[in-house]
This record gives sequence, structure tokens and C-alpha cells, in this order.
Amino acid sequence: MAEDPGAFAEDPDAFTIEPSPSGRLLCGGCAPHDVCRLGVEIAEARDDAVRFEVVCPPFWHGGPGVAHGGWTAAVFDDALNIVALRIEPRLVTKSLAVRYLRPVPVGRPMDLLARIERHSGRRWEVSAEMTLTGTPLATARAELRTRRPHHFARHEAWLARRSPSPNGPHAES
Ligand SMILES: CCCCCCCCCCCC(=O)SCCNC(=O)CCNC(=O)[C@H](O)C(C)(C)COP(=O)(O)OP(=O)(O)OC[C@H]1O[C@@H](n2cnc3c(N)ncnc32)[C@H](O)[C@@H]1OP(=O)(O)O
Repeated sequence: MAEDPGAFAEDPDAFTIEPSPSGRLLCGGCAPHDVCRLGVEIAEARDDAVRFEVVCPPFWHGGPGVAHGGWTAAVFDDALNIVALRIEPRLVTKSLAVRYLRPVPVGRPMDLLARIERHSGRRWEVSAEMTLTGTPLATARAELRTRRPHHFARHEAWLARRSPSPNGPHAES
């Protein structure tokens, strides 16, 4: 994220994922660290597909030596957005479906290939596969949306309307 935090506070819709000082594309949470704390690195990028090397850090384990399913889903969310973010920088995930085919090992480099399946207007359909030495471990499909203008400002306004009020806990929707 290259934005000046002050500018972001004034205009939340200015937020886009931009290369970090070391050239990485990182989410807002990892940008200050200049490293992806999920263990995702872009290995090769083409127009409609991106290949990643992913390694599950030990603190994301769910069982002995095995990744937490939430790690796998978060990695897919990043990768599926990155493949489209290179064309459209203002995206959100509308839906994400993961198929867990085999346990995912911790600490082993794996391949993840993400591609754009379809794109029309604000709608993006993307898919990805995570493999270990060629064997699929998990697959995912997602539907992304190009953000409407004022997406984050609209969210903030909606949230403000839900602040506890003297009339009770249920604010307007
Ligand atoms: C190497 C490492 C890489 C690292 C690289 C890092 C990449 C990071 C990528 C992370 C990507 C994400 O996870 S993004 C975060 C997860 N996704 C989200 O937060 C999206 C949340 N959902 C939404 O904002 C919305 O549902 C949309 C925009 C998806 C819906 O779009 P839509 O299908 O066009 O529908 P639309 O009619 O606009 O809206 C449907 C309903 O949602 C409401 N709505 C829509 N937008 C808003 C809004 N901003 N604030 C409040 N409410 C909203 C509408 O009033 C409506 O309510 P009603 O009329 O039904 O009442």
C-alpha cells in the first residue's frame, strides 16, 4: 500500500494495493511489515494468471504439521484478488468457495496458480489451485466485484448509523 495514511483517512476510497518498498503486493495489514505474514509470494505473472509460491508458517497450523483451513482460505482470497488486482485495483471479494482435498502441510513450499475465468463489468470470476509436487491439495473459486465509488465511506456511514443510541441497541439498517 503506497498511500500516505493521512490521505487514506481523508478519502478511504483512495485505498488500493500498490507495490511495497520491496516491490511486493501486500494487504493493508502486512504492508507496514513489507512481508506477507501468510507466506504468499508471487513467482510468475501472466496477463490472466499468476503463479505463487506459498508456505504455511508454523503459527497457522490447525493440527500437527497441518495448516488451519482458515489459512488456506485467506491465502486463496489474496491470490484470487491479486490475479485481478493487476488489471482492476479496486476490488472486494463477494464470495469464496474452497475445496479442501488433502491436508496442507506446514513449512513446505507449495505452488498456487490463480487465473481469471470471466470478467464482465464489475463482475470477476476467478479460480485457483494449490498443489504440492503436482498433487492438488485445495482448489477455490471466487466472485469479485469492482468497488463502487465511495465503498469505504459508505461503509463508515452505515457503521456510524449503527452506533449505540439512547433509543436502544437496534439502529436503522
Ligand atoms: C502476495 C500477497 C497478496 C496480498 C494482496 C492483498 C489482497 C487483499 C484482497 C482482499 C479482498 C477482500 O477480502 S475484500 C474484503 C471481503 N469482502 C467484503 O468486505 C465485501 C463485503 N460485501 C460488499 O461490500 C457487498 O456485498 C458487495 C460490494 C460485494 C455487493 O456488491 P453487489 O453485488 O454489486 O451488490 P450491491 O447491490 O451493491 O450491494 C448489496 C448489499 O450490500 C450493501 N452494500 C454494498 N456496498 C456497501 C458498503 N460499502 N457499505 C455498506 N453496505 C453496502 C448494499 O446496500 C446492499 O444492501 P441491501 O440492499 O441488500 O440491504
